[in-house]
Amino acid sequence: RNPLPTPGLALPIVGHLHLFRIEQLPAWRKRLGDIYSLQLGSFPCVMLNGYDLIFKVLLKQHESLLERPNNFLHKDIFEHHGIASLGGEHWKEQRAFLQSLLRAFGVGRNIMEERIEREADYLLSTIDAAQGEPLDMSGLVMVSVNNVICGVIFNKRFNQEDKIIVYWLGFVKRLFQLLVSSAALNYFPILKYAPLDIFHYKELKSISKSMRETIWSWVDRDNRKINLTDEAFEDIVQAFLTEMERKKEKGIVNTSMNEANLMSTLLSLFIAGSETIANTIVFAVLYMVNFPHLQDQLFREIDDVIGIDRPPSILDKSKLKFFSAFIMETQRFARVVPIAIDRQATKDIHLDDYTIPKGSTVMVNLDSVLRDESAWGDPDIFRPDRFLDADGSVIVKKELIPFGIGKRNCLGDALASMELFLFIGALVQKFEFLPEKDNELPTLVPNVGITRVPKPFKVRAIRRQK
Ligand code: HEM
Repeated sequence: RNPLPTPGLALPIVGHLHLFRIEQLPAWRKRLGDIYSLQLGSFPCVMLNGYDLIFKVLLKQHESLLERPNNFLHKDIFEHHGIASLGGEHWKEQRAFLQSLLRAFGVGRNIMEERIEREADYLLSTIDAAQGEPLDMSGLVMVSVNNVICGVIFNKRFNQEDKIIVYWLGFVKRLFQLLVSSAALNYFPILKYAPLDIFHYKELKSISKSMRETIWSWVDRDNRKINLTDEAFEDIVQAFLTEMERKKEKGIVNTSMNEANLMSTLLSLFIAGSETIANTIVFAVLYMVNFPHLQDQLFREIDDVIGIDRPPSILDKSKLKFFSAFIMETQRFARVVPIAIDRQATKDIHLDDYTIPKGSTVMVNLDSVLRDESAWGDPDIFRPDRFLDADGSVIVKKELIPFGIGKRNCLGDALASMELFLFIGALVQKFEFLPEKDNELPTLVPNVGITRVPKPFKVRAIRRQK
């Protein structure tokens, strides 16, 4: 087999870190092909691009890619615990438990849908209160999606002006900023000892500690009554604590169902499941403002199928074809998570021409699929109708992988899809979104970090009349 190509000379200590930029990755793929290796500080990494290769590696070599690298995020923020950081059998246990629980929340009496609809309704009233004056929606949307995740986890919600939620979202925002600006901590663990905390190690640790303390106060362990015979649950904490007690009762010790994993799992759900959704909803508004003919078409379809008197329900989805295509295109075009969460190869992985060496950090470039010319033809044009056939039916394209692919893909994909459908549907139905000033459109170019975030912009939300 051949040695993996590299993007250039690896410098002592930093390796290729001085060359590494997200914007640089399409050019590297063109020059080096779908797979290449990189030395990022002390971490040997392999980057995977393109649907075929990503599919082949993640699906066929899943068992060799269950672990996370021992970097700052997993070691210091998640403390090697919880759904996003565990590997092996303990990850499988957490994943199966959470997956079946989330599924149960969405069947029968769909408590997930009820919660999202309630939150969407609150969101509409706060937007309405601005009476068409220019408004930056990102903060309001963030509170709403945070409430959905709080509901799923603790069966709790907060008002927009609640001090605790303002304080909490301040932590989340700062954490995301620092995870980008201090990304070097992932590759050079020694930097945590840098003088004057210039890499913000202590600040990050202190934010993570405060987030853990806040989460623990919301868990409210002492006031939770556990009944081992309960089978139906309204929130994750209750189900998790009950399962912990059951395992204890049965004397099972080799289990991930313990407090350390509960805490880190909840932290991961907040980190993975709020910013991502909020950014996608705000991108949808940005695209509606930029492409008013599409916004009209969305409203006309919703008006025809549902009218404006009752909110959209998940049962309407199959009839709202253009709207479904719009959401797909929003996720493709926005590419909110450019690179999936890094894995670590626990064995040599042999491919036709190359080997991914055991111990490498494997990086999965989702951007390379969502923007692949060979899959989409014109990937840089926002065009929802690429997901519709000549009869107007929705086309499912295998390359639409905003949630990753394989058994360790996004845990919250179904919840996320429901949130996007219900929140964006409610917004389209009730308001027409206009730019802050006529003829001055907000930029489509986002800020790029761990996630893509729309640059701040304001809209006028004009209530649609009956
Ligand atoms: C539009 C919204 C979202 C997007 C684009 C998104 C995207 C992703 C991606 C790309 C991954 C990495 C997959 C991989 O490595 O192959 C991921 C992982 C994950 N996501 Fe999401 N996500 C979203 C919403 C959510 C929500 C709402 C939740 C919470 C329920 C969530 C929870 C998670 C968790 C826990 C993981 C780690 C899974 C594991 O390690 O097994 N995500 N997500």
